[in-house]
Amino acid sequence: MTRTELIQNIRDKESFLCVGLDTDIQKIPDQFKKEADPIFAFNKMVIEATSDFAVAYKPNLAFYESLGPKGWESLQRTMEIIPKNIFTIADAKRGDIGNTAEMYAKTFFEWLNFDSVTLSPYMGKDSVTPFLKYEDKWAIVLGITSNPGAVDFQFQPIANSSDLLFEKVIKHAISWDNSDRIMFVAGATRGETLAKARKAAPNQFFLVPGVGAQGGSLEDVWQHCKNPDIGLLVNSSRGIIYAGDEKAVHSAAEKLRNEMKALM
Ligand SMILES: O=C(O)c1cc(=O)[nH]c(=O)n1[C@@H]1O[C@H](COP(=O)(O)O)[C@@H](O)[C@H]1O
Repeated sequence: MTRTELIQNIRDKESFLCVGLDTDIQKIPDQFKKEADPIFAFNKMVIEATSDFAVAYKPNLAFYESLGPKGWESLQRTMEIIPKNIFTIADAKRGDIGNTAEMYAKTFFEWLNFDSVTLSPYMGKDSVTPFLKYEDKWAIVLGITSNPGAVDFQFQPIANSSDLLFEKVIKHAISWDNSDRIMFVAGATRGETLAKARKAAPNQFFLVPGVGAQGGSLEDVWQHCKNPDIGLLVNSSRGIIYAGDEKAVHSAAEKLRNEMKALM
């Protein structure tokens, strides 16, 4: 999907909601467990209940890979029913040497046909650039993450610079060729620090997890991270998909979308 198409979808739906498909077999209602493919059946319900409000879906690969081949099949079937005008994110957090990165890019962009994949930048340029060769596909690089352990490395100071490591990573990554196809992860739990991430990458889209179950603030995200193109995909997974029955899932997505709409 192109940036123009993504922005248009956001404007049309008055939403920058990404629904996270972190589908845990232990947590889905019993009615789905009777189905031949419970994960797919649950995802189908979630997609039907939320597609009026979502501009992106983000299956987290851990929930599929942990089930072995059946999980991959559920993921592939899920990808087939996501409406074509909705942006898809393979939350895989990959990152490896160049020739291996090329294989990951093939997996997610050619075989599963995702629009984007999340990447850890720790191994540097050659671990990310294979993903940037694909027209209209996106690499979503971890910038400032939502989890407590983010402080271990991402908040380390850089010698002879006022930047913290995450700022350095973001600024460096946007110097690479085709960096217009990079987005960054910025965790909603990071409060005012989010402004530093936005300053480091004024034009890039941010994938923002951490609202809902992790307690991050949508208002903080909007205040510190919006840009003239909105520039945000705000994810909620557990807060939406485990809200209850189909009606409750619909309402949870609608509520978050309405909060977004009020800000836009
Ligand atoms: O890359 C991510 O999506 C991600 C980065 C991050 O910093 N924090 C974070 O929670 N995530 C993912 O976002 C989702 C958050 O899920 P909920 O907390 O249930 O809304 C999970 O799939 C996480 O793996």
